[in-house]
Amino acid sequence: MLELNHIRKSFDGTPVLHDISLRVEDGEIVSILGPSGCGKTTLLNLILGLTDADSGEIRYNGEDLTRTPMEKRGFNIVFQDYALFPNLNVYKNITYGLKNRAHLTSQQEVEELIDLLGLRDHLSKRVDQLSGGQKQRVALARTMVMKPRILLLDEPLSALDGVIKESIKDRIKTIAREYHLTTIIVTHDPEEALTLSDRVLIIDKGTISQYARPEEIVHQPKNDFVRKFILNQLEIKRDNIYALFGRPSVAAAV
Ligand SMILES: Nc1ncnc2c1ncn2[C@@H]1O[C@H](COP(=O)(O)OP(=O)(O)OP(=O)(O)O)[C@@H](O)[C@H]1O
Repeated sequence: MLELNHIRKSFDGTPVLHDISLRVEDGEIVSILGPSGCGKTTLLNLILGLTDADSGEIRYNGEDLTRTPMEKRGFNIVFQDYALFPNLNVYKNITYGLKNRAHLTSQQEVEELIDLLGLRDHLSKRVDQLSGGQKQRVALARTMVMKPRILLLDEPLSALDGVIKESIKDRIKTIAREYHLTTIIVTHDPEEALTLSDRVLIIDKGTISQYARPEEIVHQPKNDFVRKFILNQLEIKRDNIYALFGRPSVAAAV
């Protein structure tokens, strides 16, 4: 279990995160959701170890990691821009991290990941020959071969469109389930968060507005911010579709 206790963070004297406490169970998918500038990336970086908290505590399975450097935490992140190596082919990108740490993952496990992420036909391609969705899958595979104890994803779907987005969503869910891997995802899209996660952490100006299962957020929004920012956005999307195509008839909906 990952535990954050009373985390506070300021930049240049301006508080960005105020007293954040939460628990993430092993194998859970948790989305961090909120508007631009609310502190999502800062929170992700704190968990990763890229940024230090001003105060508070981060624990994983009881071990205090608050002052543990990033490389010793065993967490791993897929950045928004994928950060792949343009001069290496797909296979070399995936296995790059194993160069000096081959013991981490067997050849068979690498092959399983390649198949799980549907990359078998692309292994000899250069990164610039790939679509956005393919790049995202390579970035996921490359991170997974390092056997992270927690997988962190920064806006993994924001650069992808419709069908590809759904397929990457499914792959993320499959990976989390198959590997029983705790997965923490930053997003600003309520639909993404509600459909992808076991629990959603809604942040408003550096504080937790609600941390709950998607159904609870939809049926029992805790406050006006959740109602207005999160649920309103979904209603606007739905109403835009209805305005364009009309409401589905009751018969069609059944
Ligand atoms: N290194 C930094 N130095 C100074 N201020 C920072 C730094 N990193 C973030 N901030 C500020 O902290 C606040 C939260 O930033 P953060 O990137 O965590 O927000 P976010 O919710 O991820 O936003 P977005 O969705 O736009 O990426 C912002 O006001 C930002 O300007």
